[in-house]
Amino acid sequence: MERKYPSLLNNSEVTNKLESQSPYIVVDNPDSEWIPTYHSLIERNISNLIQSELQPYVQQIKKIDETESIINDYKIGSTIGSGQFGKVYKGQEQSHKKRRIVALKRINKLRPKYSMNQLMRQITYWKQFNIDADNFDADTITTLMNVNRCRWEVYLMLRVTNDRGGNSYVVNFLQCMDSVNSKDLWIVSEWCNLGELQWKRPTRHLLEQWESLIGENKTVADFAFKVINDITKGLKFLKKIGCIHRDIKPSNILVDGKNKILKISDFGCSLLTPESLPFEYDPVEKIKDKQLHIVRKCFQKEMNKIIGTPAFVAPELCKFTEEDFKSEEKMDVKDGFKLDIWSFGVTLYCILFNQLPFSGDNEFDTYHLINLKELSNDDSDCWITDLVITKMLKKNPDERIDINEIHTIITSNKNNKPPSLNKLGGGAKKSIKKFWKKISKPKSKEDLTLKVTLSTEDTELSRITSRDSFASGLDPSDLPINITDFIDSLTTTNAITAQDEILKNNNKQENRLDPTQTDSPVSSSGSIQSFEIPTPIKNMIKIKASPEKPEKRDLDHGASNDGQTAPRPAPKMKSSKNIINFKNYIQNNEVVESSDTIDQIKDYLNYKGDFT
Ligand SMILES: Nc1ncnc2c1ncn2[C@@H]1O[C@H](COP(=O)(O)OP(=O)(O)OP(=O)(O)O)[C@@H](O)[C@H]1O
Repeated sequence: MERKYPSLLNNSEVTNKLESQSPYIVVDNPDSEWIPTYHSLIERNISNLIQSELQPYVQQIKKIDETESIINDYKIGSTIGSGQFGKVYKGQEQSHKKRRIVALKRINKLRPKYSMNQLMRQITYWKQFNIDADNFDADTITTLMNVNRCRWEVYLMLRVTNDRGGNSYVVNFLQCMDSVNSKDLWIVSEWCNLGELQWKRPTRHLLEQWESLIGENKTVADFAFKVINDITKGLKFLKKIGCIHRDIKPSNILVDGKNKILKISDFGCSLLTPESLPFEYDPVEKIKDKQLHIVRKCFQKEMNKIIGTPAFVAPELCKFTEEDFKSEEKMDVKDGFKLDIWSFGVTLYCILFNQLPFSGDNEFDTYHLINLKELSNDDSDCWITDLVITKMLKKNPDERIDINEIHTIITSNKNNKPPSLNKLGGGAKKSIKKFWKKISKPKSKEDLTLKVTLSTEDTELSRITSRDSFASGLDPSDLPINITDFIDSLTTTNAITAQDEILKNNNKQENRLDPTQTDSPVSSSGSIQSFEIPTPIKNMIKIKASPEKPEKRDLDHGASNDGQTAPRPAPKMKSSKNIINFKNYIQNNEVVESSDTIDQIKDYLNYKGDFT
């Protein structure tokens, strides 16, 4: 008998049983120990609403022709990228009058795998709602959990595409293809022909991708101006619709060379504010207040989690000092949109300075740097550099500039010109010159503060995902650690990276599909095992330091005076899994004046990981 899988529009009877029948939001269950989480509140209250909103955009998979590389109306072309959960292909819409090119993201419902402990906890959670999951096999539970996660991502893509007329500076969603007898689901979105935003410059010259957007004979500051202009518009829109992205970084910014704009993509970690969620509150004021209180509490807890990519995580998320633990309130992220401003600031810094501003040996070092390292702006009189360093990368989120203020600055008459043309332009050029001189000098002692090693792309590439918060009511400290994460960290040098593929594809004819370039489909053998690692270290391991693009590493420090790349072996990023004694680790680090003890770190992990 053909196997049935949950689908975006049909999560079997589980979703139906979970969703309450009350017209108003159900925030607690007096008969159980269950404490709602942000995602379980959504699952309990608006799962059916989300499914009905998605319905017009989900096409049943009717036609698959593997030899012709066809799915429904799309001819599948080359791979244009690969994410954590699947590959992204170029596709051509056959019935479209212009045979438009789209991006097709293929997601295997069986990925990621979960540990047995995770699966058992999910069953226990379901039992509270009289869902008899004892007979479910591991694959059934895994696919239910994974489809749930995908549904949220697709719903967010739909919201950012349609809400309040949509916006050109976010990647627009077109449709999904899915059915109960398919182990894969497909997300179709507009194609950004120049791929993800590149920022590493092996030579002093502007990258080809940048020149395709702003033309030749321009400066780095000119390109930074383009990025700040476009992404500010995207982030301003996201704020308007109540969407906090939580994973802004160069690889989540796609480049549309046809329309010459940059767009925000990847909403897998994103959240909607309580006000933007379509919950119905009880009209009785007292009950409504209680409901609102719990929704806000769940939202707050979710926002406090370290989600994103270590090198781009804002300081308010990774505090370690005793002071910080004194009050829970102090640890609360008050304004989630400021998290995105920080990550956007790090992204702009990468573009301006060709290096990550905060990059340590491992995540702990990186977090220490994010909290303690002060960036100096002495050398520059470029207003963008100033904006990034003194306003966007302000450690205190209350003092950090917000997106509307950035928008005002860049649209004001004075600054709405590329930096090389306005009166600060000369300064910008001078500062870039100084910058090149500076980075070609040997590393100063100061650079070694907090044992910072050469920055690597690893830190940027490793990402902390929120996927597991979708496992209803599950404790994120018990998240599955997929063995592939570790395989990644032992990475093979001959692995073809997504970046290489993108670069390769960028050179191909944009609208010519070549089915022979299609990669073999993601294996669905399900042979990958999860394994258990003792907590609390596990939480830190989860933020995996996987050098996905080893051969491109260290390019930022490979540029010499004459602008030639000086290849040298890239330093391997240490994994925090080897750090067993945090106290020793931190105390042996001469430069760090830290009173952190392992207990404090445990407290920290308990708090951030929602152990309570
Ligand atoms: N619409 C698109 N146009 C062009 N390239 C795309 C598009 N969507 C995705 N890609 C490419 O595929 C890569 C992976 O896609 P995506 O970010 O959606 O996957 P992901 O699983 O969310 O990745 P990760 O979580 O690892 O960041 C992108 O970094 C980009 O290079």
